[in-house]
Amino acid sequence: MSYVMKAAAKLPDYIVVSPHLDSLRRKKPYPPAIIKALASQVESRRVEAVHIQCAVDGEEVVKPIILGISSGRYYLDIIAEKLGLKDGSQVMISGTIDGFKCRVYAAFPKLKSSDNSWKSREKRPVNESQHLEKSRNAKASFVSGLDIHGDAIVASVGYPWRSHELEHDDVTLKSFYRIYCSMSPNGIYKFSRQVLIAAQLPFSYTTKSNWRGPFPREILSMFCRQQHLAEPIFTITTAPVKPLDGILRSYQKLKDSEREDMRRKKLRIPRSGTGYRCEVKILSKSQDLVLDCSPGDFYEKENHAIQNASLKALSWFNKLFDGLDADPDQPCYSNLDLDMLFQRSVLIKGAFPCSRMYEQPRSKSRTTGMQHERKRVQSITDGSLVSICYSVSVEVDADFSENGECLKELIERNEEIEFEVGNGSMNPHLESVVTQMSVGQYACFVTDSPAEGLLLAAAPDTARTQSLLSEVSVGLEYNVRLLGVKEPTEERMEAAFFKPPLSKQRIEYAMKHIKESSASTLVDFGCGSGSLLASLLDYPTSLQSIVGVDISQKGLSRAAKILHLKLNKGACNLKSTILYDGSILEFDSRLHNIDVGTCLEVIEHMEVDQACQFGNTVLSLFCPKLLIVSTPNYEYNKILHMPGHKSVSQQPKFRNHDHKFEWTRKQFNQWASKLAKSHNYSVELSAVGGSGNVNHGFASQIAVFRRQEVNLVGKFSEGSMQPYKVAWEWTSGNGDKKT
Ligand SMILES: C[S@@+](CC[C@H](N)C(=O)[O-])C[C@H]1O[C@@H](n2cnc3c(N)ncnc32)[C@H](O)[C@@H]1O
Ligand SMILES: [Mg+2]
Repeated sequence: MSYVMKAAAKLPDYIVVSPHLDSLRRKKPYPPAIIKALASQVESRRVEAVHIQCAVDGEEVVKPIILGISSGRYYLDIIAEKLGLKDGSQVMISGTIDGFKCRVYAAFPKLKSSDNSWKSREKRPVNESQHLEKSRNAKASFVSGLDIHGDAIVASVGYPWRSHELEHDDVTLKSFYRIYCSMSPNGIYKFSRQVLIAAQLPFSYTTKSNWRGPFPREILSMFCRQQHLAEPIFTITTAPVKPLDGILRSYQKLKDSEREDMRRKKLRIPRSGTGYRCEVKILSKSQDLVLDCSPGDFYEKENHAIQNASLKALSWFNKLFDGLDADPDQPCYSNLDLDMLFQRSVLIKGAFPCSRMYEQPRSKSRTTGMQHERKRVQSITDGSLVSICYSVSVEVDADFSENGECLKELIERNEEIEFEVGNGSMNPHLESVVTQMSVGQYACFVTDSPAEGLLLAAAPDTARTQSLLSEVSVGLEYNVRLLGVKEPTEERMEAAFFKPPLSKQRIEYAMKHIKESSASTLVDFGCGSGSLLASLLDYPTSLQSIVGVDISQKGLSRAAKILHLKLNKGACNLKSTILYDGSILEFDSRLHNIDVGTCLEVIEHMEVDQACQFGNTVLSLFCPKLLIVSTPNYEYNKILHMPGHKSVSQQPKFRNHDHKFEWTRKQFNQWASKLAKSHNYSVELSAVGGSGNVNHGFASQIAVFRRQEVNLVGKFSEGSMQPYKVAWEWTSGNGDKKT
């Protein structure tokens, strides 16, 4: 302002500076022709706008207001009159609210004419700044980004650039609240999903496939644009290849329960040392640092690191000025967790006028088919995807309504919507109720009178909803049905719980035995996508020929792809690699008398009798010198599914919906011992994954069979039984061929 005033003082022929130094005026009035031209264009109209009245010691009152625009009257004078100001020259006009056509109109803050008046608020006399604070219009300041004191009007009316035509649009109460609510990261997320009451910005990014709505990185960009900040800057660092051994070891020493606790908080092991880390910096347009967020966690994928860092930055901004959904019992992060640096000097916009959205569920909550208690017994695992059908209504209790009837108004409903459990993407009340339900169950519960803003933004009928909200005892009634649950995949669980991932631990275990055996031929029974075969190419071994067998076309083609890449890249001793399409329940004489057979996590995908059949076939017909078989240990599941080992239906939970069975250590032991005995093999039982606590053992159990007799060769003539089809083949010197 001081520069403007100085500049104005240099143009005495055009501009008059008032003696109080608080306004500027044109010296010569506008020519009548201009005034006439402008006035004659205006058609009389009633324009809807919103009046934000500043209440002393309280929240502002937001009311609809009509601006009677007509010829002969300058529209700003009409707004000035509504604001109780002398004329349009006293009205301060905000820029257009980002993404919407409207502006905020309010009085210029009254300033003293002393020299200090143009300087920052801190320098003003204390009593004056206190006075200003009292009359501060938090809602208007929030949406406009200006420091507004006293009443304000939000309207969409004015002359577009270089146009003589007055344009206007209605700003309803609902549209005002939609603007108001969409200005925080949480709001951006809610509006992008079109789910205002039931959804909220998650506090962690787990997998891409479970994420619903725009990705955190996109939301962060949207938010920065909305707040007139520069685009976020991401810096990726990769960790040293060596894992932080000490940390890993101490982690392994933790009790399973403690580890589960850690997992629940983060869904991954903190700072394990390999992978990607991402730092995000937010700068203002003038390059001042606003936020430096550098979470310490490492992620296996670069994208995960970026999305998680974005999410942390968003959560921080949310905490700063979104009171909408703040649930005092469920804090998302402490500043310590967030590892970030914040420059208070460049604080963006005013603090959000806090209003808590989610109140505690009322004690008289009604549930059908279930008891709602404070202590929750969660039966649905974190990381599951639940799909629900719900409705939310504002309800006035019959005892309190004027005519003794229960009054209700629908706010939001959804026939089917999916959420991930445990990452904060669902309204906490819905989540806590839904995760205690079983599929098909229905529940109804009531929470205390909620904050108005979000409800009015969501409600189809704003006027009626507002009138109900003004009643003495209003509650929010939720009706919800659980339509379905998708458990987290076995693969994800294995990666989340174990470092290195369980699948890798199994492969490493097999590799050790393969190397020790000095084998030259190997068959991987049920090779799937070829993870074991591909790992064999990473190290020099004595192997000459490796074979994979599977019935899954998808698995085989993935395996072919990865083997093709690796074989054509590096030197290895191998002479041939073949993938067969076939069932391992059938014998193929080409694979008779091999050195090593592996069968990792396959038998549980068959019926128990087939698993026994496979055992007999492999040891009596294929006759490998060494056979390694792994399968899940059922007893370990209680560690993996901490919240509810059994589902509500009391069906035992398996790690994967495709598993036909999962054995306890005793069952596996019996199967392996009996099998070994009847085919003259020795067997050694082993395991990987976890700490091996006596109560539940390790996550994966492994049996290593060794052939005792040697006299087998020549039992089957070539070509006698060859049911397998070659799916893909590679021979040294000739490259690969597909069939
Ligand atoms: C969980 S995957 C394990 C894949 C691989 N062994 C690994 O550890 O990554 C189980 C595999 O067994 C295969 N499978 C199941 N029954 C089979 C059968 N009768 N014959 C061959 N493969 C079978 C499936 O197609 C699937 O690829
Ligand atoms: Mg399996």
